[in-house]
Amino acid sequence: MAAAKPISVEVWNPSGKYRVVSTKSMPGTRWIRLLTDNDCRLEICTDPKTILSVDDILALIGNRCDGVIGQLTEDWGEVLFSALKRAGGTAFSNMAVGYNNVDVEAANRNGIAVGNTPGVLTETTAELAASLTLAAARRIVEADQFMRAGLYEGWLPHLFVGNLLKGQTVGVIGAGRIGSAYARMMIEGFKMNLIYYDLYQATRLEKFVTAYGLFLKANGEQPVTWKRAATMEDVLREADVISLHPLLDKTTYHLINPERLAIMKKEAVLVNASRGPVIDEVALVEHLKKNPMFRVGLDVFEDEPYMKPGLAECKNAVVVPHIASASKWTREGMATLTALNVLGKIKGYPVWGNPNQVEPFLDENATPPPACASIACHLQNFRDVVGHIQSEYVGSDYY
Ligand SMILES: NC(=O)C1=CN([C@@H]2O[C@H](COP(=O)(O)OP(=O)(O)OC[C@H]3O[C@@H](n4cnc5c(N)ncnc54)[C@H](O)[C@@H]3O)[C@@H](O)[C@H]2O)C=CC1
Ligand SMILES: O=C(O)C(=O)CO
Repeated sequence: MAAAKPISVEVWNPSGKYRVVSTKSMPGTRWIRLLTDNDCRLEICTDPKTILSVDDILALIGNRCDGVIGQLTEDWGEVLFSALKRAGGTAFSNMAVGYNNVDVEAANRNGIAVGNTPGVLTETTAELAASLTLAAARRIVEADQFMRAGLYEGWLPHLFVGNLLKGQTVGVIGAGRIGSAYARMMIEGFKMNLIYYDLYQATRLEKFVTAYGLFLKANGEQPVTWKRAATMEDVLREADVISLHPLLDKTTYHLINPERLAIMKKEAVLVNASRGPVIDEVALVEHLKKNPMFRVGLDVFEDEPYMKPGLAECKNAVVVPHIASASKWTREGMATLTALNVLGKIKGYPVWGNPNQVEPFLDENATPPPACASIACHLQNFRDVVGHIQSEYVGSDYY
Protein backbone atom coordinates (compact mmCIF):
# COMPACT_ATOMS: atom_id res chain seq x y z
CA MET A 1 0.00 0.00 0.00
CA ALA A 2 1.34 3.47 -0.90
CA ALA A 3 2.32 5.61 2.09
CA ALA A 4 -0.40 8.08 3.02
CA LYS A 5 0.27 11.74 2.17
CA PRO A 6 1.55 13.74 5.18
CA ILE A 7 -0.96 16.16 6.65
CA SER A 8 -0.21 19.28 8.68
CA VAL A 9 -0.54 19.20 12.47
CA GLU A 10 0.13 21.39 15.48
CA VAL A 11 1.96 19.48 18.24
CA TRP A 12 1.44 19.93 21.97
CA ASN A 13 3.70 18.32 24.59
CA PRO A 14 6.00 16.62 22.04
CA SER A 15 7.61 14.32 24.63
CA GLY A 16 4.28 12.89 25.89
CA LYS A 17 4.16 9.09 26.22
CA TYR A 18 0.75 8.59 24.56
CA ARG A 19 0.04 9.91 21.08
CA VAL A 20 -3.45 11.38 20.70
CA VAL A 21 -4.66 12.90 17.43
CA SER A 22 -7.54 15.34 17.01
CA THR A 23 -8.79 15.62 13.45
CA LYS A 24 -9.92 19.21 14.14
CA SER A 25 -9.12 22.12 16.37
CA MET A 26 -11.86 22.36 19.04
CA PRO A 27 -13.06 25.30 21.18
CA GLY A 28 -11.46 26.06 24.54
CA THR A 29 -8.12 25.01 26.01
CA ARG A 30 -9.15 22.77 28.91
CA TRP A 31 -9.31 19.70 26.69
CA ILE A 32 -5.72 20.35 25.56
CA ARG A 33 -4.54 20.82 29.15
CA LEU A 34 -6.26 17.66 30.34
CA LEU A 35 -4.44 15.61 27.72
CA THR A 36 -1.01 17.23 27.96
CA ASP A 37 -1.05 17.19 31.79
CA ASN A 38 -1.61 13.45 31.55
CA ASP A 39 1.45 12.57 29.48
CA CYS A 40 -0.21 12.78 26.06
CA ARG A 41 1.51 14.16 23.01
CA LEU A 42 -1.37 15.87 21.24
CA GLU A 43 -1.42 16.44 17.50
CA ILE A 44 -4.18 18.67 16.18
CA CYS A 45 -4.76 18.61 12.44
CA THR A 46 -4.36 22.05 10.89
CA ASP A 47 -5.30 21.14 7.33
CA PRO A 48 -7.80 23.78 6.14
CA LYS A 49 -10.10 21.22 4.46
CA THR A 50 -13.52 21.26 6.20
CA ILE A 51 -14.12 17.51 5.92
CA LEU A 52 -11.17 15.15 6.10
CA SER A 53 -11.20 12.06 3.88
CA VAL A 54 -10.45 8.56 5.12
CA ASP A 55 -7.00 8.87 3.51
CA ASP A 56 -6.34 12.12 5.35
CA ILE A 57 -7.21 10.46 8.65
CA LEU A 58 -5.09 7.41 7.83
CA ALA A 59 -2.16 9.80 7.40
CA LEU A 60 -2.92 11.35 10.77
CA ILE A 61 -3.11 7.98 12.53
CA GLY A 62 0.27 6.92 11.10
CA ASN A 63 2.18 4.00 12.58
CA ARG A 64 1.66 4.74 16.24
CA CYS A 65 -1.42 6.30 17.76
CA ASP A 66 -3.14 5.63 21.08
CA GLY A 67 -6.38 7.46 20.46
CA VAL A 68 -8.24 9.76 18.08
CA ILE A 69 -10.77 12.53 18.60
CA GLY A 70 -12.89 12.73 15.44
CA GLN A 71 -15.83 14.60 13.98
CA LEU A 72 -19.35 13.66 12.91
CA THR A 73 -18.52 14.53 9.28
CA GLU A 74 -15.96 11.70 9.08
CA ASP A 75 -16.50 8.16 7.95
CA TRP A 76 -15.35 5.98 10.84
CA GLY A 77 -15.52 2.37 9.60
CA GLU A 78 -13.39 -0.72 9.20
CA VAL A 79 -10.57 1.06 7.32
CA LEU A 80 -9.95 3.61 10.05
CA PHE A 81 -10.58 1.36 13.04
CA SER A 82 -8.26 -1.37 11.73
CA ALA A 83 -5.58 1.25 11.02
CA LEU A 84 -5.98 2.61 14.54
CA LYS A 85 -5.68 -0.89 15.95
CA ARG A 86 -2.50 -1.56 13.92
CA ALA A 87 -1.09 1.70 15.28
CA GLY A 88 -1.65 0.38 18.82
CA GLY A 89 -4.75 2.50 19.47
CA THR A 90 -7.68 1.61 21.71
CA ALA A 91 -9.78 4.76 21.84
CA PHE A 92 -11.89 6.93 19.54
CA SER A 93 -14.33 9.64 20.50
CA ASN A 94 -16.78 11.43 18.25
CA MET A 95 -17.18 15.12 19.13
CA ALA A 96 -20.96 14.67 19.04
CA VAL A 97 -23.70 12.82 20.86
CA GLY A 98 -24.92 11.26 17.60
CA TYR A 99 -22.59 8.65 16.13
CA ASN A 100 -24.38 7.47 13.00
CA ASN A 101 -21.08 8.21 11.17
CA VAL A 102 -19.42 5.45 13.20
CA ASP A 103 -19.57 1.75 12.39
CA VAL A 104 -19.68 0.52 15.96
CA GLU A 105 -19.38 -3.11 14.93
CA ALA A 106 -16.13 -2.33 13.10
CA ALA A 107 -14.89 -0.51 16.20
CA ASN A 108 -15.85 -3.47 18.32
CA ARG A 109 -14.12 -5.96 15.99
CA ASN A 110 -10.94 -3.93 16.30
CA GLY A 111 -11.18 -3.48 20.06
CA ILE A 112 -11.62 0.28 19.87
CA ALA A 113 -13.87 1.99 22.41
CA VAL A 114 -16.18 4.64 20.92
CA GLY A 115 -17.01 7.71 22.98
CA ASN A 116 -19.65 10.40 22.42
CA THR A 117 -20.78 13.60 24.17
CA PRO A 118 -24.28 13.31 25.65
CA GLY A 119 -25.86 15.78 28.06
CA VAL A 120 -23.56 18.76 27.55
CA LEU A 121 -25.46 19.82 24.42
CA THR A 122 -29.02 19.05 25.49
CA GLU A 123 -30.25 22.57 26.29
CA THR A 124 -28.17 24.28 23.62
CA THR A 125 -29.63 22.02 20.93
CA ALA A 126 -33.17 22.30 22.30
CA GLU A 127 -32.84 26.11 22.35
CA LEU A 128 -31.90 26.12 18.66
CA ALA A 129 -34.88 23.87 17.87
CA ALA A 130 -37.06 26.34 19.78
CA SER A 131 -35.48 29.22 17.84
CA LEU A 132 -36.22 27.50 14.53
CA THR A 133 -39.80 26.91 15.67
CA LEU A 134 -40.31 30.59 16.43
CA ALA A 135 -38.47 31.74 13.31
CA ALA A 136 -40.65 29.49 11.11
CA ALA A 137 -43.94 30.16 12.93
CA ARG A 138 -43.44 33.94 12.92
CA ARG A 139 -41.70 34.17 9.53
CA ILE A 140 -38.66 35.94 11.00
CA VAL A 141 -36.27 35.27 8.12
CA GLU A 142 -38.73 36.31 5.40
CA ALA A 143 -39.52 39.48 7.33
CA ASP A 144 -35.82 40.24 7.88
CA GLN A 145 -35.11 39.87 4.15
CA PHE A 146 -38.09 42.10 3.36
CA MET A 147 -36.74 44.84 5.66
CA ARG A 148 -33.22 44.63 4.25
CA ALA A 149 -34.58 44.79 0.72
CA GLY A 150 -36.12 48.17 1.59
CA LEU A 151 -39.66 46.88 0.94
CA TYR A 152 -41.24 48.01 4.23
CA GLU A 153 -43.61 50.89 3.59
CA GLY A 154 -45.52 50.83 6.90
CA TRP A 155 -47.63 48.64 9.20
CA LEU A 156 -50.31 46.59 7.45
CA PRO A 157 -52.94 44.20 8.86
CA HIS A 158 -51.81 41.34 6.62
CA LEU A 159 -48.06 41.83 6.78
CA PHE A 160 -46.21 38.59 7.66
CA VAL A 161 -49.04 37.01 9.58
CA GLY A 162 -47.85 33.76 11.18
CA ASN A 163 -48.94 31.21 13.81
CA LEU A 164 -49.67 31.76 17.51
CA LEU A 165 -48.14 28.98 19.62
CA LYS A 166 -50.06 29.49 22.90
CA GLY A 167 -52.71 26.83 23.39
CA GLN A 168 -51.57 24.90 20.29
CA THR A 169 -50.15 21.38 20.38
CA VAL A 170 -46.44 20.66 20.17
CA GLY A 171 -45.52 17.22 18.86
CA VAL A 172 -42.17 15.67 19.72
CA ILE A 173 -40.82 12.61 17.95
CA GLY A 174 -37.97 11.15 19.99
CA ALA A 175 -38.54 12.40 23.54
CA GLY A 176 -35.04 11.62 24.83
CA ARG A 177 -32.71 14.19 26.37
CA ILE A 178 -33.05 16.88 23.68
CA GLY A 179 -36.66 16.12 22.71
CA SER A 180 -37.77 16.35 26.36
CA ALA A 181 -35.80 19.58 26.95
CA TYR A 182 -37.38 21.10 23.82
CA ALA A 183 -40.86 19.97 24.92
CA ARG A 184 -40.41 21.62 28.31
CA MET A 185 -39.27 24.88 26.71
CA MET A 186 -42.29 24.99 24.42
CA ILE A 187 -44.76 23.97 27.14
CA GLU A 188 -43.44 26.26 29.86
CA GLY A 189 -42.58 29.13 27.53
CA PHE A 190 -45.64 29.11 25.31
CA LYS A 191 -48.23 27.08 27.23
CA MET A 192 -48.52 24.49 24.48
CA ASN A 193 -50.08 21.06 24.94
CA LEU A 194 -47.85 18.04 24.30
CA ILE A 195 -48.22 14.95 22.17
CA TYR A 196 -45.13 12.77 21.84
CA TYR A 197 -43.99 9.55 20.25
CA ASP A 198 -41.01 7.55 21.50
CA LEU A 199 -40.21 3.88 21.89
CA TYR A 200 -40.05 4.50 25.63
CA GLN A 201 -42.27 6.36 28.04
CA ALA A 202 -41.00 9.83 29.03
CA THR A 203 -42.26 9.60 32.61
CA ARG A 204 -40.45 12.66 33.93
CA LEU A 205 -41.67 14.79 31.06
CA GLU A 206 -45.24 13.59 31.64
CA LYS A 207 -44.95 14.44 35.36
CA PHE A 208 -43.63 17.89 34.50
CA VAL A 209 -46.56 18.67 32.21
CA THR A 210 -49.07 17.35 34.75
CA ALA A 211 -47.56 19.49 37.52
CA TYR A 212 -47.38 22.58 35.30
CA GLY A 213 -50.98 22.02 34.21
CA LEU A 214 -52.07 21.91 37.87
CA PHE A 215 -50.12 25.09 38.58
CA LEU A 216 -51.81 26.91 35.69
CA LYS A 217 -55.23 25.65 36.75
CA ALA A 218 -54.66 26.77 40.35
CA ASN A 219 -53.91 30.22 38.97
CA GLY A 220 -57.07 30.38 36.91
CA GLU A 221 -55.35 29.64 33.58
CA GLN A 222 -56.08 26.98 30.99
CA PRO A 223 -54.03 23.90 32.04
CA VAL A 224 -51.57 22.33 29.60
CA THR A 225 -52.02 18.63 28.80
CA TRP A 226 -49.91 15.72 27.56
CA LYS A 227 -50.52 12.61 25.52
CA ARG A 228 -48.20 9.73 24.64
CA ALA A 229 -49.16 8.77 21.09
CA ALA A 230 -49.53 5.13 20.12
CA THR A 231 -48.22 5.87 16.63
CA MET A 232 -46.11 8.51 14.99
CA GLU A 233 -49.03 9.24 12.67
CA ASP A 234 -51.12 10.37 15.65
CA VAL A 235 -48.49 13.04 16.40
CA LEU A 236 -48.33 14.16 12.78
CA ARG A 237 -52.12 14.43 12.50
CA GLU A 238 -52.72 16.26 15.79
CA ALA A 239 -49.75 18.57 16.31
CA ASP A 240 -49.44 22.17 15.13
CA VAL A 241 -45.68 22.14 15.64
CA ILE A 242 -43.60 18.97 15.24
CA SER A 243 -39.97 18.71 16.25
CA LEU A 244 -37.83 15.68 15.39
CA HIS A 245 -35.30 14.49 17.98
CA PRO A 246 -34.62 10.77 17.46
CA LEU A 247 -31.20 9.32 16.72
CA LEU A 248 -30.61 8.33 13.09
CA ASP A 249 -30.81 4.61 12.46
CA LYS A 250 -32.72 2.25 10.18
CA THR A 251 -35.96 2.90 12.06
CA THR A 252 -35.78 6.67 11.66
CA TYR A 253 -34.35 7.00 8.14
CA HIS A 254 -36.94 8.93 6.04
CA LEU A 255 -39.29 8.86 8.98
CA ILE A 256 -40.89 11.92 7.36
CA ASN A 257 -41.88 10.74 3.88
CA PRO A 258 -44.55 11.82 1.35
CA GLU A 259 -47.33 9.80 3.03
CA ARG A 260 -46.55 11.26 6.45
CA LEU A 261 -46.21 14.81 5.12
CA ALA A 262 -49.65 14.40 3.59
CA ILE A 263 -51.31 13.73 6.94
CA MET A 264 -49.81 16.77 8.67
CA LYS A 265 -51.86 19.95 9.08
CA LYS A 266 -51.56 22.31 6.12
CA GLU A 267 -50.30 25.09 8.41
CA ALA A 268 -48.03 22.95 10.58
CA VAL A 269 -44.47 23.87 11.49
CA LEU A 270 -41.90 21.06 11.18
CA VAL A 271 -38.49 21.36 12.83
CA ASN A 272 -35.48 19.09 12.41
CA ALA A 273 -32.36 19.43 14.57
CA SER A 274 -31.62 15.70 14.67
CA ARG A 275 -30.09 14.30 11.47
CA GLY A 276 -30.92 15.22 7.85
CA PRO A 277 -31.86 11.75 6.57
CA VAL A 278 -34.70 11.56 9.12
CA ILE A 279 -36.61 13.59 6.49
CA ASP A 280 -36.99 12.64 2.83
CA GLU A 281 -35.81 16.09 1.71
CA VAL A 282 -36.91 15.76 -1.92
CA ALA A 283 -40.45 15.01 -0.71
CA LEU A 284 -40.22 17.91 1.72
CA VAL A 285 -39.32 20.37 -1.05
CA GLU A 286 -42.33 19.21 -3.07
CA HIS A 287 -44.57 19.59 -0.02
CA LEU A 288 -43.25 23.08 0.74
CA LYS A 289 -43.91 24.18 -2.84
CA LYS A 290 -47.47 22.86 -2.82
CA ASN A 291 -48.29 24.11 0.69
CA PRO A 292 -47.07 27.68 1.20
CA MET A 293 -48.56 27.86 4.71
CA PHE A 294 -46.60 24.78 5.82
CA ARG A 295 -43.28 25.90 7.31
CA VAL A 296 -40.05 24.21 8.30
CA GLY A 297 -37.00 25.02 10.38
CA LEU A 298 -34.00 22.90 9.44
CA ASP A 299 -30.61 22.63 11.10
CA VAL A 300 -29.64 19.41 9.31
CA PHE A 301 -29.87 18.19 5.71
CA GLU A 302 -29.96 14.88 3.95
CA ASP A 303 -26.73 15.42 1.95
CA GLU A 304 -24.83 17.83 4.15
CA PRO A 305 -23.37 20.28 3.32
CA TYR A 306 -25.77 20.43 0.36
CA MET A 307 -29.48 21.15 0.22
CA LYS A 308 -31.75 19.28 -2.16
CA PRO A 309 -32.64 21.29 -5.28
CA GLY A 310 -35.40 23.81 -4.68
CA LEU A 311 -35.08 24.05 -0.90
CA ALA A 312 -33.07 27.29 -0.97
CA GLU A 313 -35.85 28.96 -2.98
CA CYS A 314 -38.63 27.96 -0.54
CA LYS A 315 -39.60 31.06 1.44
CA ASN A 316 -41.43 28.81 3.92
CA ALA A 317 -38.15 27.17 4.99
CA VAL A 318 -35.71 28.51 7.58
CA VAL A 319 -32.33 26.88 7.13
CA VAL A 320 -29.19 27.03 9.28
CA PRO A 321 -25.91 25.09 8.90
CA HIS A 322 -25.97 22.36 11.62
CA ILE A 323 -25.35 24.80 14.46
CA ALA A 324 -27.74 23.40 17.07
CA SER A 325 -24.97 22.60 19.58
CA ALA A 326 -23.03 25.77 18.81
CA SER A 327 -22.92 27.64 22.11
CA LYS A 328 -19.47 28.41 23.56
CA TRP A 329 -20.13 26.54 26.82
CA THR A 330 -21.43 23.47 25.02
CA ARG A 331 -18.71 23.28 22.39
CA GLU A 332 -16.00 23.64 25.05
CA GLY A 333 -17.76 20.97 27.12
CA MET A 334 -17.99 18.65 24.11
CA ALA A 335 -14.24 19.06 23.58
CA THR A 336 -13.62 18.24 27.24
CA LEU A 337 -15.79 15.12 27.12
CA THR A 338 -14.15 13.80 23.94
CA ALA A 339 -10.68 14.32 25.42
CA LEU A 340 -11.69 12.60 28.66
CA ASN A 341 -13.25 9.69 26.77
CA VAL A 342 -9.99 9.06 24.95
CA LEU A 343 -7.77 9.75 27.96
CA GLY A 344 -9.89 7.54 30.22
CA LYS A 345 -9.61 4.60 27.86
CA ILE A 346 -5.84 5.07 27.42
CA LYS A 347 -5.43 5.17 31.21
CA GLY A 348 -7.62 2.09 31.66
CA TYR A 349 -10.29 3.94 33.67
CA PRO A 350 -13.78 2.41 34.03
CA VAL A 351 -16.77 3.69 32.10
CA TRP A 352 -18.68 6.42 34.01
CA GLY A 353 -21.88 5.03 35.50
CA ASN A 354 -24.38 7.45 33.99
CA PRO A 355 -23.74 9.08 30.62
CA ASN A 356 -26.67 11.39 31.28
CA GLN A 357 -24.93 13.01 34.24
CA VAL A 358 -21.64 14.32 32.97
CA GLU A 359 -21.46 17.51 35.09
CA PRO A 360 -18.52 16.28 37.26
CA PHE A 361 -16.39 16.19 34.09
CA LEU A 362 -17.28 19.76 33.16
CA ASP A 363 -16.33 21.55 36.37
CA GLU A 364 -13.39 23.75 35.37
CA ASN A 365 -12.25 24.06 38.99
CA ALA A 366 -12.12 20.37 39.84
CA THR A 367 -10.11 17.38 38.70
CA PRO A 368 -12.39 15.23 36.56
CA PRO A 369 -13.35 11.79 37.93
CA PRO A 370 -11.02 8.94 36.89
CA ALA A 371 -13.51 7.51 34.39
CA CYS A 372 -14.36 7.51 30.69
CA ALA A 373 -17.09 10.17 30.54
CA SER A 374 -19.26 8.50 27.89
CA ILE A 375 -18.39 5.34 26.06
CA ALA A 376 -21.05 4.36 23.58
CA CYS A 377 -19.39 1.15 22.46
CA HIS A 378 -16.68 -0.84 24.19
CA LEU A 379 -15.39 -4.33 23.56
CA GLN A 380 -15.67 -5.53 27.14
CA ASN A 381 -18.84 -3.60 27.80
CA PHE A 382 -20.71 -3.67 24.55
CA ARG A 383 -23.95 -2.00 25.37
CA ASP A 384 -26.86 -2.38 23.05
CA VAL A 385 -25.68 0.26 20.62
CA VAL A 386 -28.13 -0.49 17.86
CA GLY A 387 -31.09 -0.83 20.18
CA HIS A 388 -29.88 2.30 22.01
CA ILE A 389 -26.82 2.41 24.17
CA GLN A 390 -28.26 4.09 27.17
CA SER A 391 -30.64 1.21 27.63
CA GLU A 392 -30.11 1.32 31.40
CA TYR A 393 -31.75 4.72 31.30
CA VAL A 394 -34.75 3.89 29.18
CA GLY A 395 -37.99 5.61 29.84
CA SER A 396 -36.35 8.67 28.29
CA ASP A 397 -36.11 10.02 31.80
CA TYR A 398 -33.04 12.07 31.20
CA TYR A 399 -34.59 15.46 31.55
N1 LIG B 1 -28.31 19.21 15.11
C1 LIG B 1 -27.37 19.05 16.03
O1 LIG B 1 -26.39 19.80 16.11
C2 LIG B 1 -27.52 17.97 17.01
C3 LIG B 1 -28.17 16.83 16.70
N2 LIG B 1 -28.30 15.83 17.61
C4 LIG B 1 -29.03 14.62 17.23
O2 LIG B 1 -30.06 14.43 18.19
C5 LIG B 1 -30.13 13.05 18.50
C6 LIG B 1 -30.76 12.86 19.86
O3 LIG B 1 -29.89 13.24 20.90
P1 LIG B 1 -30.28 12.97 22.44
O4 LIG B 1 -31.60 13.54 22.75
O5 LIG B 1 -29.13 13.36 23.26
O6 LIG B 1 -30.40 11.40 22.39
P2 LIG B 1 -31.35 10.44 23.24
O7 LIG B 1 -30.79 9.09 23.04
O8 LIG B 1 -31.49 10.98 24.61
O9 LIG B 1 -32.77 10.58 22.51
C7 LIG B 1 -33.13 9.92 21.35
C8 LIG B 1 -34.54 9.41 21.54
O10 LIG B 1 -35.01 8.89 20.29
C9 LIG B 1 -35.82 7.78 20.59
N3 LIG B 1 -35.98 6.93 19.41
C10 LIG B 1 -35.10 6.05 18.88
N4 LIG B 1 -35.65 5.45 17.81
C11 LIG B 1 -36.90 5.97 17.66
C12 LIG B 1 -37.95 5.76 16.75
N5 LIG B 1 -37.85 4.88 15.75
N6 LIG B 1 -39.08 6.46 16.90
C13 LIG B 1 -39.21 7.36 17.91
N7 LIG B 1 -38.23 7.60 18.81
C14 LIG B 1 -37.10 6.91 18.68
C15 LIG B 1 -35.07 7.08 21.73
O11 LIG B 1 -35.89 6.17 22.43
C16 LIG B 1 -34.64 8.26 22.57
O12 LIG B 1 -35.58 8.59 23.56
C17 LIG B 1 -28.69 12.57 18.39
O13 LIG B 1 -28.61 11.18 18.13
C18 LIG B 1 -28.15 13.38 17.24
O14 LIG B 1 -28.29 12.70 16.03
C19 LIG B 1 -27.79 15.96 18.86
C20 LIG B 1 -27.13 17.08 19.23
C21 LIG B 1 -26.93 18.19 18.34
O1 LIG C 1 -23.78 16.12 18.79
C1 LIG C 1 -24.31 15.91 17.68
O2 LIG C 1 -24.85 14.83 17.41
C2 LIG C 1 -24.28 16.96 16.67
O3 LIG C 1 -24.94 16.90 15.67
C3 LIG C 1 -23.40 18.13 16.85
O4 LIG C 1 -23.57 18.70 18.04
